[in-house]
Amino acid sequence: MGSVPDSPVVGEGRGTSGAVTGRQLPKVSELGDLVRFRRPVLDPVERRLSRSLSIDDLRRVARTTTPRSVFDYVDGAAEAEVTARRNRQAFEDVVFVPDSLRSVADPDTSTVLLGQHVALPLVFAPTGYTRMMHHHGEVAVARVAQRHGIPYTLSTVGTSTVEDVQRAAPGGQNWFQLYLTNDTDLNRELVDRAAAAGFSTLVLTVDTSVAGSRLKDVRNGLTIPATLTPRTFLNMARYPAWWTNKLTTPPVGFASMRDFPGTSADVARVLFEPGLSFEHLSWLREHWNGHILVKGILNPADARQVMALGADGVVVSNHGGRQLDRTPATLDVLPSVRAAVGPEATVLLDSGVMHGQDVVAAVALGADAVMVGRAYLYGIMAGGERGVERAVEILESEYTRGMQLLGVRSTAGIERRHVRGEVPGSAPM
Ligand SMILES: Cc1cc2nc3c(=O)[nH]c(=O)nc-3n(C[C@H](O)[C@H](O)[C@H](O)COP(=O)(O)O)c2cc1C
Ligand SMILES: O=C(O)C(=O)c1ccccc1
Repeated sequence: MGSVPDSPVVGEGRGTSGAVTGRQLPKVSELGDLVRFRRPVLDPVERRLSRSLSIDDLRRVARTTTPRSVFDYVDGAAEAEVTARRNRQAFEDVVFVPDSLRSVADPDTSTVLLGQHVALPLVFAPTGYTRMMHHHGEVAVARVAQRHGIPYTLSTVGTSTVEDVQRAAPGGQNWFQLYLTNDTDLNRELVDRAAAAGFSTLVLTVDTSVAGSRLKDVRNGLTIPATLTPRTFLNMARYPAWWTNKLTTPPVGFASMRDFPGTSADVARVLFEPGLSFEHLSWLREHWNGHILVKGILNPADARQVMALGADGVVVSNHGGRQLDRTPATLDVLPSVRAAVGPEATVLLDSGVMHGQDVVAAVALGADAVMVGRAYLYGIMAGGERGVERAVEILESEYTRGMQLLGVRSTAGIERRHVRGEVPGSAPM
C-alpha cells in the first residue's frame, strides 16, 4: 500500500508518483464555487416534502394537513395500543452485525416475490378508505407502486374499484385484499371482478372476523362518511386544504362493495364473516387461480395449516396493532413462522415498518419482503401522490444504505447472522 496522507487535503486525486496533489485553500475569488444558493421551492407541498427526510417527518406533516379524526384513524391502534408500541420496540431493539471489507458497489435491492421481479422487498399494504386521507386515493398509490416496481394491494374496503386501479396502473403488480363477507354472492363477485380486472394475487385477511376497538375513533366520533356534529364540524373546519380535497372528490362510498356508511367497526360487524375459518380458505383456493397469501398469521401452526390448504404464503401481521392488542411484535414471531413453512413459501411481514433498516432486519430474520401501511398513508396525507412517492424514496434510500453499510450488496445477501442474538419466539413451537 502507498503512503497515507497525514493531513487533510482540499481537492482530489493523487499524482502519478502516488504523492497527494493537494490544492491551496481557495482564494476569495473562488468562493463562489463553494457557496451554492439553493433555488427556493415555491410550491408549499413540494417544500414540505423536500424537507421530510424520514417517515416520521412525513407523519409530522400529515398531522398538520388532515383533520384529527382522520389522522388518528390512520395513526391509532386498538385498546391500549400495547402491540403498536411493541412492534416498534422490536425493530428498535435489533442489533446489526455488519461485515467489513466486502464490496458494496452496484447494490441490487431487487428480489423475486411470487415469481415476479420486484425492485425492493416492499409491498404497499391494503388500507381502507384511502380517499379519506387524500383525494388522490388508491389510484395514486397504485401508480407510485407501478413506477417503483413494487406491488400494490387494494383493500376490499377501498374507495376505488379494482377496475379503477387496473386502469391507473395497467403495468403494475396489483394485488387484491379480500375481507370475506357474510354474503356468499358478494364474495364471489369480489373475487371474480379481481380476476377479470387482471389482479394476480389475493391477500385473504384473517385477523378481522370481529372489529378491533380503536378508542380514538370512538372518541373522535369518526364515521364514514362523516356525521356532522358541532365537534366533527369544528375538527374538519380547521383544515381547509383537506376540505378542498373532499369537495373536489365525487361522493362515493365503497366502490368495491356497496355504499355503506358507518365506522370501520360497523362495517366489520355488519359485513364481515365472523365464522371465517379454514374451510373458507379451501373454498377460495378452488375459486381463485392466482396466488393466495393469508394475512394476519401470528403462529407457526396456523402458518403450516394454511400452506397445507394451498396458500402460496403468509403475511405475518398483527394489523399494525389495530386488532387484538397485546399480541407479539411481528418481528419476534417471524423466525418461527419461517421455520414452520420452509424456504420455498412466501413470507411477508408487516406492522410497524417505518424505516428502511426495519426492512433489512425483517429480511435478515426470514421475510421475503415487508408490507407498509401507515408509512405511505402519512405520505399521501402530507402531499398526495407526491407524498407517497416521497415515502418510497425515503424507504428505498434507507434500505439501500442500510444493506450496504451491513456489508451486503444484494437483498439475497442479507442473512440471519447479520442480526445479533437469539430472537424471542424463534424457538420451535
Ligand atoms: C388506515 C388503515 C386501514 C387499514 N385497512 C385495512 C384493510 O382494509 N384491510 C387489511 O387487510 N388491512 C388493513 N389495514 C392494515 C394494513 O394492511 C397493515 O396490516 C398495517 O397497516 C401494517 O402496519 P403499519 O401501518 O404499521 O405498516 C389498515 C391499516 C391502516 C393503518
Ligand atoms: O381500519 C382497518 O384497519 C381495517 O382493516 C378496516 C376494517 C373495516 C373497514 C375499514 C377498514
